[in-house]
Amino acid sequence: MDTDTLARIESSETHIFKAVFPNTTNHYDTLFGGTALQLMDEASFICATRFSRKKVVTVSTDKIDFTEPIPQGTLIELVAKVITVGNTSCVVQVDIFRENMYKDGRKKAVTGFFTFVAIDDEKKPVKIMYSTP
Ligand SMILES: CC(=O)SCCNC(=O)CCNC(=O)[C@H](O)C(C)(C)COP(=O)(O)OP(=O)(O)OC[C@H]1O[C@@H](n2cnc3c(N)ncnc32)[C@H](O)[C@@H]1OP(=O)(O)O
Repeated sequence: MDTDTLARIESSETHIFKAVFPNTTNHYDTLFGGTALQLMDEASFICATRFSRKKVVTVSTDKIDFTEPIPQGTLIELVAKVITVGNTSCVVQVDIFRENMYKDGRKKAVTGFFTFVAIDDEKKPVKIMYSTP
């Protein structure tokens, strides 16, 4: 990858923090999977938009691994970063880290991959790389 692309990847890395309150949990008192997916979709969309500064749509979601439960009353951080850049598309990796509110340290709990395509006003694919208007 060229230095311009690497710089855009670095500057578009997106971080979102949330508190896991009862309205987001399931009957096991852990973060509901559907809520996690919605948050990941939003974080990856913001990341792809900041990377390209173009209209983007989700064309595909890849394997999503839920490796640790996220209990109610914890904090989570979503980290979204572009990992692959194509002609009109890019792949964004999103990790969710969980943190105890009252102890230092954190653990990765969920990882997923989302592919976005940049589109024009006619909804046709266009180059994903930002170009000065
Ligand atoms: C943010 C949101 O909420 S978006 C809402 C949900 N998403 C949508 O509604 C999108 C609906 N889909 C579409 O409109 C169309 O499929 C489009 C515009 C995304 C793509 O149109 P197509 O004519 O299929 O595009 P085309 O075949 O030229 O592929 C475009 C790029 O997408 C990639 N692509 C297409 N399908 C897939 C797929 N299933 N998985 C991964 N990449 C894919 C191609 O490899 C290509 O990448 P590249 O240019 O970097 O090599």
